[in-house]
Amino acid sequence: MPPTSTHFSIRPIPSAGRGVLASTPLAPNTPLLLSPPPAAHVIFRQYRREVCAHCLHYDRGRTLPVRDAPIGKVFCAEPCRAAWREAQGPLGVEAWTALETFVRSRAKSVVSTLAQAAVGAKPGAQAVVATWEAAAEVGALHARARGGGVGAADSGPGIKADREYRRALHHVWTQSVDPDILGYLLSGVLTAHGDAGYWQREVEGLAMDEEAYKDTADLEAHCNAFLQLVATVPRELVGSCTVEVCQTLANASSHNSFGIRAGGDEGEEYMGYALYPEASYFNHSCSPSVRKKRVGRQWEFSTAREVGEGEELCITYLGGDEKDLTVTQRRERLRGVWGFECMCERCRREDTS
Ligand SMILES: C[S@@+](CC[C@H](N)C(=O)[O-])C[C@H]1O[C@@H](n2cnc3c(N)ncnc32)[C@H](O)[C@@H]1O
Repeated sequence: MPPTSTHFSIRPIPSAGRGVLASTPLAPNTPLLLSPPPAAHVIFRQYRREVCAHCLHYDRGRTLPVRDAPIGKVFCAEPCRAAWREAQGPLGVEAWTALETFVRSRAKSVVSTLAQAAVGAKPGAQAVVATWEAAAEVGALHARARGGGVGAADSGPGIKADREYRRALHHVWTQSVDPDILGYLLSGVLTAHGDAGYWQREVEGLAMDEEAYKDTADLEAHCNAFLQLVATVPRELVGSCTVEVCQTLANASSHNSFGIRAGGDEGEEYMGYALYPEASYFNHSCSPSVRKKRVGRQWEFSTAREVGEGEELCITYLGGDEKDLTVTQRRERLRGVWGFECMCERCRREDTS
């Protein structure tokens, strides 16, 4: 459900889905929105010792002082660790511990692919559906076996008799392990499990990308991660670890995720990304009227200049680079990274083709 405010409303925008329109004239620096913490997020494994798992603080590449080895995370201070554990609850802590144990047990097969460039073409919608359908079949075997009282990691005599299941299990244990995809999916599964109403209202209503994977390996890595999660998470979570939840996470993050960067917003280091449903209604403009700033786990949005009633409130997806680029360069960048043709007022004005 889109956020509500006396300052703006969410309305359809020609050629850009929905967008945020000013309900009244707004002075510069008017606070517009403070987003709640993300519905799902990942800090890339290479930054796991440098970024606080709770407040996302980064100290110029220094290793942070509070390490919580069983869950594989670090914190800038003890209160952050305590707040993280409280927010996750016992089930969340158990799930992260199980995931970290799994990743460590497969250390030789770990590959982090989310920040890598694409190799080959994006798989089309049909390939996406077919690959997830195949994963769903194997996932159902896992879920049935685990729901029946036998964990994937502790297969008992009943399971041993099930050849199909053993083949599926073998598949899971022999694929490579992408801790970043696993972590992103687990964070979303925990959100969906913790508050199904929020998930339905806020996450499922976002703009979705049915062709969300950068290449075929990325699609397969997501399906493998889903299967590895079904086999790894505590039994209580298996029912929420579904193809639907994992696909929603992938499809929503393609259009809506915010980069977690060193300097809060426009820093050089790309350390991860996060899904903030409430903050996902701002369209892009190459002449943005809204400034965004990450403060810890939240995003603050405020007007960057005077905005007239009925004017669209837009942020930049180009992190400030739009100032120095031509209309062709800007459109190319947005097409390449975000997959849309920029229809902002500035691009339409400068487009002479
Ligand atoms: C974060 S969402 C913004 C909200 C979205 N319009 C909606 O209906 O939910 C990003 C998506 O909005 C659309 N969009 C944002 N800015 C745009 C622009 N300047 N021109 C065309 N489409 C845009 C693109 O489809 C993009 O992938």
